Amino acid sequence: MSSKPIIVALDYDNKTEALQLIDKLDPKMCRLKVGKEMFTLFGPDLVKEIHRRDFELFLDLKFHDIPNTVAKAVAAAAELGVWMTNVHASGGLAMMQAAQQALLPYGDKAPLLIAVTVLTSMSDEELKLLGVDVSAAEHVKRLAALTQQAGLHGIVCSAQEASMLKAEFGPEFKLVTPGIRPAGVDKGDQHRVMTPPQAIAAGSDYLVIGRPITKAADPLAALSAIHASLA
Ligand SMILES: O=C(O)c1cc(=O)[nH]c(=O)n1[C@@H]1O[C@H](COP(=O)(O)O)[C@@H](O)[C@H]1O
Repeated sequence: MSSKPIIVALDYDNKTEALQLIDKLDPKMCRLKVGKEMFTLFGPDLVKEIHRRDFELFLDLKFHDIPNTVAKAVAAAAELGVWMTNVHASGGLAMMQAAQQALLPYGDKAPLLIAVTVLTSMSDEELKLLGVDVSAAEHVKRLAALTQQAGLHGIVCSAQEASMLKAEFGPEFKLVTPGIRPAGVDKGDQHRVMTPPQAIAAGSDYLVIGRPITKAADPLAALSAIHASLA
């Protein structure tokens, strides 16, 4: 487990509301994640405002395109000084290698580069509709092997696969796990979920947690409770 494993997913269409939430959180307790909705609405200015508040940022844009385009996109993320960014592993080995090489000039200032395997909203049935005839866990393992071969730092996966993946790919290969739900909290659209302590026990390095914190009546209390449950 990282010494600061919680990443709060900010999925807002209103910048003022998002900044109000951020101002209630403590950068010593968590990092933040900005994804497609907020980056499309508010762009690099939002990233700068978050950095000004001393939070490290995971820029979750899940790039998936031809290698040249993804390499340039990942370098653009590095220019913004983000802590972590990601691509889809299903973009393939050449795409991931190009992305990884694009970060070499940034040395130890480069963001961690992570590949999304099978989204936590996907069930085995849904994978079948895409022509994937193995289980989600098997498909994750395949994509994780490609990701490691490409030299990336780790993957996004469900915590349900974490123990199998740690055993297979080793302790240095980072596991970033969304689909986290404290006991008794609504699953929403997530299918493959675990509680925060279960996810850490299974080998997750970072927990991506959105609505259980952002929609809580008291977000700092929700964050603090999760933080305390991991101590
Ligand atoms: O890459 C991600 O962060 C991600 C991958 C995945 O497989 N599943 C997944 O839910 N996510 C993100 O994790 C966050 C989960 O938010 P909550 O479901 O509200 O906790 C969202 O911002 C999703 O975009």
